[in-house]
Amino acid sequence: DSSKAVGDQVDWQITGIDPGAGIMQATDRAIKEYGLDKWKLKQSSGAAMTAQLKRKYQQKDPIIITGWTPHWMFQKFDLKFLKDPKNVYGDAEAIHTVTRKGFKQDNPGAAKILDQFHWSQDDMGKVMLATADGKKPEEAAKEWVKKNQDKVKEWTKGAKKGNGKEVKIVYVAWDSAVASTNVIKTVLEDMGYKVTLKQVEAGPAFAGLSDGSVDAITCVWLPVTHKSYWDKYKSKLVDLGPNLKGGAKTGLVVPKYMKDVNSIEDLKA
Ligand SMILES: C[SH](C)CC(=O)O
Repeated sequence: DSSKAVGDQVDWQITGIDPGAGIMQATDRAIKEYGLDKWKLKQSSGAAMTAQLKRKYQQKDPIIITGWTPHWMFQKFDLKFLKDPKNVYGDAEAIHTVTRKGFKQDNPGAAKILDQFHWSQDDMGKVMLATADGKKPEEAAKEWVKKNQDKVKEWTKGAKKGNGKEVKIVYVAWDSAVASTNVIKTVLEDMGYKVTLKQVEAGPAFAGLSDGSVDAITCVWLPVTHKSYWDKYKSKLVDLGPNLKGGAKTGLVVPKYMKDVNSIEDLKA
């Protein structure tokens, strides 16, 4: 019943993802800065949030999620970002590749490939969509790598073969991170490196890089989303720069059929 306040329609709940995600910290800030006192941010996971979105969307029911591009949900559902006049979520973000200090010295070949890794929203979207449609992430990655050897050759140009040298890559279960992590794993393995993946929450991912227990990550969102983690650990980290630039954005997202909700300010009770 769209005549009721949007808060009543969604039981004053924003459907979030894993508690350590930067988008969750940003949403806590938004709730404070926009005075959304009645609102609660529900913690879950990337997968649980998209499952809830699908359920609600199929019924054309209202839902407000913590959302971001690149993400396959924008291909599957007709969604819009709520305007953020206080710019709590920041402007365009970039997704960076980061390694632990010393990795370049220990493993120059793998570090060069990670440094040269860069791709577009469209590239990542193809891998994410294949995974969302049921393909295993490693299969979706292998298929993309096979079809895009021209790009992969740019990433591996001038890099030494691995000869079994190990690379430990950490990631968080965000669809965009799963895509980039599995693609770079495939490329490193094709170059003879032994790659182990470790899936953790955002906090432990940065902690693991800073204490040297893992080597690299391809899903650091800067300058806003992961600023708190970057500021805390940057003395032990090396930023290899963006692997995806342009179009990365976070915020509150709703289905376009919620016509009367267009700004975060519209959520105020
Ligand atoms: C892929 S999500 C925007 C990352 C995060 O919120 O920490």
